[in-house]
Amino acid sequence: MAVGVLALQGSFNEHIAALRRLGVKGVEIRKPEQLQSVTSLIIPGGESTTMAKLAEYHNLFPALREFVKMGKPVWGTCAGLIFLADKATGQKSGGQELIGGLDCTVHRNFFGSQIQSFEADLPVPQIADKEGGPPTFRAVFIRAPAILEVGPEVVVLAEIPVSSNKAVDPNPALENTEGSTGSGEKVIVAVKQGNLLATAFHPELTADTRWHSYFLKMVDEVGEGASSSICAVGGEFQKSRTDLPVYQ
Ligand SMILES: NC(=O)CC[C@H](N)C(=O)O
Repeated sequence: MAVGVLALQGSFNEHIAALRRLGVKGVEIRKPEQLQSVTSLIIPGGESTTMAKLAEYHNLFPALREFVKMGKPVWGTCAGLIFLADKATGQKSGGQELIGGLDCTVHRNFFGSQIQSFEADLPVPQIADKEGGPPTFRAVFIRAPAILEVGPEVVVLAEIPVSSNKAVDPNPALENTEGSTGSGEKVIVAVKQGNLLATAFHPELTADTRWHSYFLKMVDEVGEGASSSICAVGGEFQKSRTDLPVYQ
């Protein structure tokens, strides 16, 4: 079984390429009926208001909400995180529709405008435990949201320090490893709640595939894993490495 990638707008090609690097087929989803052919879904980053308008135009919201309600694994990255949140602040006037299901409140542009985009070495202890590799992940934040509040079922997978004026420490792993002084304030940037995974940053833009393989393990745990497609496209994946728009 392949992994669906919502392909209305944003970085869906990059997610499909990242899945391919793991030997898994990503299927573009644009219409409600296409959701029936997949058992898991990635909602990419992009611009959530635009994505919501397109989802509305294609009448996707009821099918997406049903998909989440059925407990199928869904991973939202950046705008995808906003889509999955039960509540969003900092929306454009008139608001925007959300899928919901993830018991949290997000701020849509917590870190500021496009030019305040940044990269950071994010401590990811649970991911490193499960996937191996270094204890940090090079995370790309593009006009990124952050999670302000989470409900009791939500497991926090990554947090990032912010100063009082919200300037972000670009290298949080290097400073104050224990008992951080400074402002001491942190915001949540990656969470898991049951079969929902959400990251405020863009793992599809880096060569490190640990978040993708973490999600694929969630898919496998639910039952109909993506592992069968690993065999199906494994050969092709080796050949197409050069098409990756990744940051190293
Ligand atoms: N890189 C992103 O997906 C940015 C999301 C953006 N903040 C929004 O509101 O949609």
